[in-house]
Amino acid sequence: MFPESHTGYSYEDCRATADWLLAQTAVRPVVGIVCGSGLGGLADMLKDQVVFNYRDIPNFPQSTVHGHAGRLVFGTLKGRPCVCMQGRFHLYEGYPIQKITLPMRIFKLLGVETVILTNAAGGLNQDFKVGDIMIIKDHLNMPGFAGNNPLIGPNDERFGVRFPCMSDAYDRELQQLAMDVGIELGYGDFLREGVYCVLGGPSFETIAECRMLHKLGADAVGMSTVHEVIVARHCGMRVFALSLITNRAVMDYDSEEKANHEEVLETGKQRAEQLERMVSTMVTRIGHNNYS
Ligand SMILES: O=P(O)(O)O[C@H]1O[C@H](CO)[C@@H](O)[C@H]1O
Ligand SMILES: Nc1nc2[nH]cnc2c(=O)[nH]1
Repeated sequence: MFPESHTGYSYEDCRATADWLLAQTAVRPVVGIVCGSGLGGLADMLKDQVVFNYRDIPNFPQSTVHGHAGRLVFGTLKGRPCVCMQGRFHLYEGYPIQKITLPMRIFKLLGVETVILTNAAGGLNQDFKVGDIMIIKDHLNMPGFAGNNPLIGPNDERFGVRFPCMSDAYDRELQQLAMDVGIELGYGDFLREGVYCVLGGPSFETIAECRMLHKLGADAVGMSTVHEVIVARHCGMRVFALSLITNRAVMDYDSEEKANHEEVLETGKQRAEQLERMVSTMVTRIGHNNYS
């Protein structure tokens, strides 16, 4: 039932993990949240928490990155039942891509309808500043171009179709909701929208790579989110994602700037409160008015 898999997990394996969790909490989450690097404070917003360490959850990988606590937190956000990943998994940690994205299928089987993903990213768009919040409207899946897509392998129709559409990956109503909420909260000056590009990492980009990605249409670059989005959309959940621009990608050979994880975590700390307010307000409004 809980195999040592290094590739994918079957529908039954995912069901077993979801049932294991459901047996230990009365919370029936409708919203799932994924915290990016340094953004784990989002989980602290949940009330009446039931917390599981990843190491105790059957089939779950372990978090290995500083700034990713490795806890699955159930609770309510202004009355709405939610589940929150305090720490996500990345390709560069050495996990197969199907393992990185396993939590999305668990979310689905827990009853989650909407997934909100956050990440820390480097700003390629020259108008972006450190501390900007970018609503993701689309993505470039570089590992996917090289044949590393989480849906590779046999397709189980109980999750979704063989060839899922990705032109509507990022829900347009939720993007509008985020924009409305951000403006209302007074965040207009640092609210952006754009295209997120995922790379494998863990090395940060060279100057030539940043220039190329910018030319290709990317506004921000990171090492996560896209794989989760593909699996979440495959199994029919609505997706909203945002990037916190934690550093500016180095585009110029005269620049002395150097990307580093400490700066990423530090920017996360500085914007944590605003991000939490934006996400929690969004959660209370999902399912109301036009945002059904
Ligand atoms: O995407 P999240 O998990 O926020 O983390 C981002 O920050 C780390 C680099 O500092 C990388 O893991 C990158 O993907
Ligand atoms: N690849 C990549 N990931 C990041 N995560 C946070 N900042 C960056 C960055 O500049 N590049």
